[in-house]
Amino acid sequence: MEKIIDIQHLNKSYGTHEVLRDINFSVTKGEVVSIIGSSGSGKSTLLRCINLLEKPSGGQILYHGENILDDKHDVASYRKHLGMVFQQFNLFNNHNVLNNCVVGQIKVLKRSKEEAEKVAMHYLNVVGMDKYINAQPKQLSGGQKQRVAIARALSMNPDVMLFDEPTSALDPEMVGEVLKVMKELANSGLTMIVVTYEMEFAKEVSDRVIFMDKGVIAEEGSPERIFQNPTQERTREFLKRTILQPQ
Ligand SMILES: Nc1ncnc2c1ncn2[C@@H]1O[C@H](COP(=O)(O)OP(=O)(O)OP(=O)(O)O)[C@@H](O)[C@H]1O
Repeated sequence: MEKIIDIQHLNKSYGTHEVLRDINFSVTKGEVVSIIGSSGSGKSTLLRCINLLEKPSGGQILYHGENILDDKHDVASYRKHLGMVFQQFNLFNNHNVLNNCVVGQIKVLKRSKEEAEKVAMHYLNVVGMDKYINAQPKQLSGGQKQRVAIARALSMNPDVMLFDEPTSALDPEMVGEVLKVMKELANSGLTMIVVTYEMEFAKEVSDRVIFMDKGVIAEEGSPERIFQNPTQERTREFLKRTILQPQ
């Protein structure tokens, strides 16, 4: 299987604080990888390094075999292939739902307004928000905002979707509607990297689970193995804590 993203020996430090150390993993087409681990273990920093919101301090990120950290590599063209969904939605508050999903397509992908609207409508339908195209973000619930944010990212037809704790800022009753959409996307064959505290989601939906601890990948494997038979004591402790006391 072709690796879409292949991370090799990635490091990230802030001053003398080493936040990521020798991270190695890859993602193949259609794979869903969940990244779990305690607060401060480096999960968000890893996602932010993958889409270059943070500059890695060392190592390589190969995208279809090419190191995008090479000086000669065009960062903007690489980032076009990645969709990102944040904890805090980050919708444009001065645009209605439809425009939120259209502006990036016109600006970055140079699509016509007509084409962009067609694509946006398709994905708003996928996330069940097509009836709200004229609504302003402030009129929406958190779950609805997050579904629009997912449609906006999908409208750019990314190769890989990165989700950074997409349900952590939601009221509990809205978590399910967002996870349902993410589950459908996973089943449709979308390639996804998901940082999450939703252990049920990680267990049921992922093809692979990565457990991070203090800036390193402590353990990696199928959800069955990680959840039923973790080999590391720190994985066991984390799962015990998280499953008994969701964070
Ligand atoms: N911009 C920054 N400057 C300095 N230190 C940072 C910065 N961003 C993150 N860190 C530090 O890096 C470490 C990892 O943070 P990160 O947010 O990646 O962890 P996380 O596993 O995603 O945590 P959480 O689950 O709470 O979101 C933490 O110690 C944090 O304080």
